[in-house]
Amino acid sequence: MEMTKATGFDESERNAVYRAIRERRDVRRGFLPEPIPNELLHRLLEAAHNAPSVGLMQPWRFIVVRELAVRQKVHQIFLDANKQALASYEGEKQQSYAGMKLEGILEAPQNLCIVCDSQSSQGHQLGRRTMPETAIYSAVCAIQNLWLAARAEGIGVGWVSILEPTLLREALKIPGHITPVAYLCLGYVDAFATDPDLERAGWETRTPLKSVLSLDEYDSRWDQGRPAS
Ligand SMILES: Cc1cc2c(cc1C)N(C[C@H](O)[C@H](O)[C@H](O)COP(=O)(O)O)c1[nH]c(=O)[nH]c(=O)c1N2
Repeated sequence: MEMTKATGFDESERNAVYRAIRERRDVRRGFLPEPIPNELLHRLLEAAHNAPSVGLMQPWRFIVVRELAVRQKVHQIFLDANKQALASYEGEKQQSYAGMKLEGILEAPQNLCIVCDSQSSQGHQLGRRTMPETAIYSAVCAIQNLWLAARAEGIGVGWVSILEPTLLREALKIPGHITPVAYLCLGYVDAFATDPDLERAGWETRTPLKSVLSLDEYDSRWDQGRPAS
């Protein structure tokens, strides 16, 4: 019997997908004040909503935050958390941390909080009995979809996790059974950096693929916190 294989994308389409993956950046600076048009924001949210999810549960929920007063509240929550983070470092690392820009909450005209309804009955528990955390993982898949689509649209996205979740809940009136997963800053940017900000700041470097790849059984190189290169 003759086997047929599904066809992939043509070369330019493939290149575009890999390019979005390679050139996606976490953006914290250079946001332009012009708001994202509703249709474009809608396309990004559709991309997120197309993500895979455990049991087809689609547990992500999107809160678009445009109001300056709310962004100011969240920004204050960031400042307080960031002060504590700074205090946890010493010496050169502390100086380096102090010099980094780690959010664009006020500069980006729209923020987006992606939350997860882990208790939603959609999906009828398929895949979740053994790993309940897969609800959150599904929400993260939605975030990544949006991040890549945004890069293709020329929209910068920055993930801010330097926020006390309890305070973020209060600021956005998120009920107790809903988990805040990501707080994102979104906007047009003047340019995308070619390398991660943390690399350019000398904070951390990317490791090569081979250092995280084991083709056979478990490899002791993962016993340390950071893989050996
Ligand atoms: C879950 C999670 C949480 C955060 C991040 C990422 C992710 C995945 N990153 C961005 C992070 O620093 C960045 O992705 C890496 O440094 C790699 O850079 P590129 O994303 O490739 O530009 C991030 N960056 C930042 O400036 N402030 C932050 O609070 C966070 N938080």
